[in-house]
Amino acid sequence: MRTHDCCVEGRILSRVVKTAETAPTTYAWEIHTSGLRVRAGRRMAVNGMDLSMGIGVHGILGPNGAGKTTLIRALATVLSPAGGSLELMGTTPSGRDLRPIRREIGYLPQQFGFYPRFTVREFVEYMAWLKEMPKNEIPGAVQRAIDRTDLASRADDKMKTLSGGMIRRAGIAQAIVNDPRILLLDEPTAGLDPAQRIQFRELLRSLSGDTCVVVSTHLVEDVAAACTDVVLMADGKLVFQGTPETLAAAGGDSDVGDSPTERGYSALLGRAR
Ligand SMILES: Nc1ncnc2c1ncn2[C@@H]1O[C@H](COP(=O)(O)OP(=O)(O)OP(=O)(O)O)[C@@H](O)[C@H]1O
Repeated sequence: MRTHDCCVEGRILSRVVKTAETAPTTYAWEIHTSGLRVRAGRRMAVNGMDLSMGIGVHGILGPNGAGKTTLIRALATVLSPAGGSLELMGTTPSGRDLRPIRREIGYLPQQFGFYPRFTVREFVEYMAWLKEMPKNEIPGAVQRAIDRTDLASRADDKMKTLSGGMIRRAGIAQAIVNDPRILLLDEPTAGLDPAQRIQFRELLRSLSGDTCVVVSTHLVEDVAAACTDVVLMADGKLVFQGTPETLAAAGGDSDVGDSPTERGYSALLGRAR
């Protein structure tokens, strides 16, 4: 175990590097799916996805109902696949004991529960404890997660006194507290003000060197600003995977959108329909 510093726009961010992180990996991709099918209710909301995602920030885009949340829930091992294959860090998550895989995952669901009387620190500590982090590492890890999400001044306030955007940030803090190898964020910027969204993009960039981050969003501009890879979905299927630059280059003047990335998004979706 050692401490690793990285510098983001002049700020030094420290985090504990686990021994497992410096060991050579035996798998090619943090996330690999082949023909993945996942049900949401009666619907096959993910219907044959082939995906490979490694270290970096992967932005999942797609219209309402495309299957983004369902895909992320399957990656978080909350939903079991109905077909195809799913490998996380080279392992197929199956059987009764999913804890070893879940310890390496951070997950911010679209809606998450918390005890309103817990302080921010207690909430993040509780989540660290649920993730079975070693007891002596928890206080430091909680403080780092709170600092990285800019909640230090509210750390000892009760969750019920926070604004919606601050609750979202507390949700991001609990997702990163265990320095996950795979970080899954479903609509993390919903409710954040513009300054907080910019800070969130900085956080994504600081994670992009050693974490496989999957972010579902409706904000095409977040993807252009902070993602190294874009996954575009429609009707449960993969429409496009590539860099934000390739996405932007797919659009033309006649496509709908206020920016090259938005026009690329509309063009690729239009072609898929
Ligand atoms: N519990 C459920 N029961 C039935 N259908 C569901 C359920 N959850 C999702 N669906 C359906 O599955 C499809 C995919 O939903 P999902 O929430 O994964 O899409 P999404 O891309 O995240 O959408 P949004 O952008 O609106 O959040 C939709 O047609 C949705 O109506």
